[in-house]
Amino acid sequence: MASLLWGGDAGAAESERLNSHFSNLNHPRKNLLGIRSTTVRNIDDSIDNIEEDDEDDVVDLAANSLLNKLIRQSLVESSHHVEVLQKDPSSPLYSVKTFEELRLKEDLLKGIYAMGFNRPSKIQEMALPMMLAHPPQNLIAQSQSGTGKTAAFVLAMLSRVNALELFPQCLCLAPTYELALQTGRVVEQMGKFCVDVQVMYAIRGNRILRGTDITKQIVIGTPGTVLDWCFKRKLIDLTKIRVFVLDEADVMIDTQGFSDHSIRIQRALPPECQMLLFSATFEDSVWRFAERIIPDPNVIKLRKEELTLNNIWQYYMLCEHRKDKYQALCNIYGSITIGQAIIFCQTRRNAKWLTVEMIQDGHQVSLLSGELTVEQRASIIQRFRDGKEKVLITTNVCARGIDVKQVTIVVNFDLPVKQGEEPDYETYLHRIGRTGRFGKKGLAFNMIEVDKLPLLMKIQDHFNSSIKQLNAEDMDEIEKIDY
Ligand SMILES: Nc1ncnc2c1ncn2[C@@H]1O[C@H](COP(=O)(O)OP(=O)(O)OP(=O)(O)O)[C@@H](O)[C@H]1O
Repeated sequence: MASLLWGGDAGAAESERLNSHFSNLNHPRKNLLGIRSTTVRNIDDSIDNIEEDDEDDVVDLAANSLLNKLIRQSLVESSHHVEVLQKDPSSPLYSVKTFEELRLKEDLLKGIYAMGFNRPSKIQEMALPMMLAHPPQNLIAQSQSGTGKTAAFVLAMLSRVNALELFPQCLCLAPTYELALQTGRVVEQMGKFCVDVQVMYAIRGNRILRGTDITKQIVIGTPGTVLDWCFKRKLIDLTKIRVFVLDEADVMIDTQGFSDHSIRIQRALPPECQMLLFSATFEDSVWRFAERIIPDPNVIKLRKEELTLNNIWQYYMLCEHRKDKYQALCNIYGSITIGQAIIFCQTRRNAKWLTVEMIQDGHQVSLLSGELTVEQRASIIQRFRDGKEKVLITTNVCARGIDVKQVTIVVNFDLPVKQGEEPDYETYLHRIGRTGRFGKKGLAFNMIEVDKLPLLMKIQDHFNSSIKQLNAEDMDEIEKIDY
């Protein structure tokens, strides 16, 4: 495939990329990426100076989604069966076990193998035959992040494109600039041998002169810019689109205005256009949106693997204040051999304070919190995965999604709570459920102020699992933990 072509000023677009959606996360003054070269004094200053650090870190769906993509190392496997709901239940249901069965163009097949894909993923087994069927069928597909959705629709777009026709034929909407670029990279890789197929980005900063003819066959963009290019600037003729993809629908509906933009675009597509929608989650709101935007859909769902607390030994230590909690943490470190640990704090301020304390005591620690850019977060997680740091201190921003197999210990330096001081059960499960995966045992320690004990008891009851008390000062007792 020809190199990715940017219709306008790629440099400007790239620089805007850095200041785009995630700019709210990107405060160079507060950048703690270089934590090991940052002096403790600097971190201290930032703790003293930043008022908003007392607030909880906000989870940003689009940022999390991008982070997941950046740190993902391979396909996420699932033990669940794919559930299929066909628009025409009387037509036979196909699934494929090999890519050859799909009778793809040779150049495309070469691209797939060059990416190291040997066989279709679970969702692809069912989704690909539907997506490549004649006549084209519409599809709503939901499966956890990392299960092969992007690869599936990229394959569908590349197989339907006519390289000899020089106008947009496939249109893919993504919720952010960065996510659009990620999808573009997959098109570039998979289409490496389809030399005449080109991609264009309808994203902020990619300026195109009025009257320019877009000759690229695949357009990937954010709803606002695509809307502008189609209706105001008349750069794309929607009546010629054959495949319309709405990616990350769950993130899309979370962003104000995007559902309406997407619906306006979809309404202008020709009736024979194939419409595909993908989402990692499927709450009612996503489902309602999906049904509005995809007529007569087939539906494919792959249930998410459930996290459990079965393999995890949970403990709590009663502490009076923050310094006490820290002492309890040191006692754990002094008593048991710890591979890698993740420590969760509720606020950025606490996370920074703890980082400083641990660094001062000679621990190799890194800090992951919400003011970092997604790229910085990905780099910290990668270093942690590589074992360069033994301890990752973080806030709720990374309670989900990070899958570090070697983590055996999770510490709740603060309990996860919702507004109104109710326990946040889901976050507790996501934090603790990260250890003890794949049949391994995990350990979880909760540092609890006396007044928070009722919250912990509620968590215990909710999960019907026992959380044992440990005496924070009794090193012998801690040493007896055999895991
Ligand atoms: N059939 C396959 N064989 C091997 N690896 C695959 C296959 N399909 C996809 N992958 C790889 O698995 C990873 C996840 O795939 P992909 O990005 O398509 O998942 P996704 O469901 O779209 O995730 P997200 O919702 O986060 O976008 C990628 O690294 C991709 O290259």
